[in-house]
Amino acid sequence: MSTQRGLLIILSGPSGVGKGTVREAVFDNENCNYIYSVSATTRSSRPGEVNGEDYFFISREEFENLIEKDALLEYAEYVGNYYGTPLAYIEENLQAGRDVFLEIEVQGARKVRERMPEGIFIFLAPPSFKELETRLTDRGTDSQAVIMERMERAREEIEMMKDYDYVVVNDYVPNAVSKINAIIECEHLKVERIVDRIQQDIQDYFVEGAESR
Ligand SMILES: Nc1ncnc2c1ncn2[C@@H]1O[C@H](COP(=O)(O)OP(=O)(O)OP(=O)(O)O)[C@@H](O)[C@H]1O
Ligand SMILES: Nc1nc2c(ncn2[C@@H]2O[C@H](COP(=O)(O)O)[C@@H](O)[C@H]2O)c(=O)[nH]1
Repeated sequence: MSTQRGLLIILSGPSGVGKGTVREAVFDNENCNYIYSVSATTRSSRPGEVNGEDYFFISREEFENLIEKDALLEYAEYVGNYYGTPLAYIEENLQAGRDVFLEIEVQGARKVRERMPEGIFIFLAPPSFKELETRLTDRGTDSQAVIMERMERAREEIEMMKDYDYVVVNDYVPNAVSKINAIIECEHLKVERIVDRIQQDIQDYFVEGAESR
């Protein structure tokens, strides 16, 4: 019997909502069964980041080569750097029946929707815009002007929420993680994912089983 294709899970949402924090918490759980898709980027590594684990840190020229070869499922330019999702790794794992998890910004998620509409699209939303601003400020990585730019962008990105399958409000990280795991568990229980296996079992019972009875 052929292996059931894995699920492609896309976690996205505005800058500062907590995508990276929530994704790390999902993968910190020892029972986590998903494969993380490591992105390629042209940005420099930050202290503590490991090449091949956090990102594949590559040059602009190498990245443009990947674009030319159509080796990326999607890519986006974000704050002056390229970020993209290597396609071959995803395909290989989905075909082997493994669930693959992407954490990407909103433009990239829109491109994945066009190319792989069967993905499960989860929009991570802030509890409030005031709280989003607080998170961006407290993170301490951006100037006030950049924060205001990100807030404006978040306003537009919230409009795209309607193109997603689920919205998870990131009020508290453990809550967001449980909701994401629950969504994926439910997706696995959908009739279309189970019906083929049951029909195969019936076929085995009546056709192959009859020969030995
Ligand atoms: N549920 C939460 N409650 C309070 N603070 C949070 C929560 N989730 C994340 N944060 C904090 O918000 C800040 C932004 O989180 P994070 O960097 O994970 O966001 P992001 O969506 O990945 O941002 P970007 O897209 O800019 O990389 C961090 O300082 C993080 O610790
Ligand atoms: N479209 C894509 N966006 C990606 C990808 N990998 C990460 N990201 C998003 O980029 C920003 C910035 O990340 P940072 O590590 O520099 O803070 C963040 O929103 C990530 O979710 C990707 O492959 N494609």
